Amino acid sequence: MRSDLIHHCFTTFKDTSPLVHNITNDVANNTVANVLLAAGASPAMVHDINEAPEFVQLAQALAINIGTLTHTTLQSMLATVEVAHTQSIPWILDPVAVGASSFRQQACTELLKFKPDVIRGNASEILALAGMSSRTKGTDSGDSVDRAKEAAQQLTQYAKVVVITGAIDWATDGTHSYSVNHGHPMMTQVTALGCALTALIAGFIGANTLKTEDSNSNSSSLLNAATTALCYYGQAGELAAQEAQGPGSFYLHFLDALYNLEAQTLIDHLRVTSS
Ligand SMILES: Nc1ncnc2c1ncn2[C@@H]1O[C@H](COP(=O)(O)OP(=O)(O)O)[C@@H](O)[C@H]1O
Ligand SMILES: Cc1ncsc1CCOP(=O)(O)O
Ligand SMILES: [Mg+2]
Repeated sequence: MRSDLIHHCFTTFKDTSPLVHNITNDVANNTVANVLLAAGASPAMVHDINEAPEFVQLAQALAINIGTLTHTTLQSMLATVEVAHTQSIPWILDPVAVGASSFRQQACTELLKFKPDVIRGNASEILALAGMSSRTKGTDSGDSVDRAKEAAQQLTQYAKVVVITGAIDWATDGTHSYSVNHGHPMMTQVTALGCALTALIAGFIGANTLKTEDSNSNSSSLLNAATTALCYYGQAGELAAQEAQGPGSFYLHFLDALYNLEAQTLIDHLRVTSS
């Protein structure tokens, strides 16, 4: 991906400071909010069916995460994504541990009917969501990103862009794809950093996509925005790992790195390839 496009997506995100509506899980709520704030966005956690479908209309993007799904939250998610879909408010699905139970699988089948703009999951989640066998370890992945690429391609029938994260992240719109070689293994040792990345991608797509009828230009804007978020997040992980002594201090340094990372630093250190 061209570095000038990454620069543009990054500065547009910072200038917009998008409001991101999250219906996320009990483990992730605080971390997601802290990551969005450190990056320069505004988080809101609004879960109840009595207000979420109304609240989403104020937001630039919606992030849906099934990590601690309940019957009640699922009803709220479905009502809220219906509004987002109808009003072209970009939304992203994080299918946490979808391979672990039929409840999660059926919930995702219902959610996918409202056509997420982006799906972001680890390799096992992307495989399971596409109905392929996976070595899911609950919320963690037991599969390689490469093994999940065909599944991601298949899922582009439901979402305009599909992102697989892992050692080297991969984002595709079904036609164009990018590999992002950033990040650090320590990112798997702090819970909810995948969930927080999903919310950050929501912020990037909310800030960088126009409400347009042109679905081709829309999917390339979504792919560019999602890929820029991956580069930013991964580089922040690398910077934090240079300072950290373990997972606790990594988390603090990670928030600081997200807060301090500048556009020129991002551009100078890019490791993203077309693939
Ligand atoms: N082995 C690894 N090396 C470098 N970065 C990684 C590695 N595994 C995961 N990451 C990064 O950690 C973040 C969360 O991804 P992941 O662990 O796949 O999500 P989840 O927490 O949902 O399973 C992403 O930014 C990803 O690039
Ligand atoms: C541990 C756990 N259990 C249910 S949701 C959750 C958090 C998962 O976070 P992530 O997918 O970002 O690692
Ligand atoms: Mg996850």
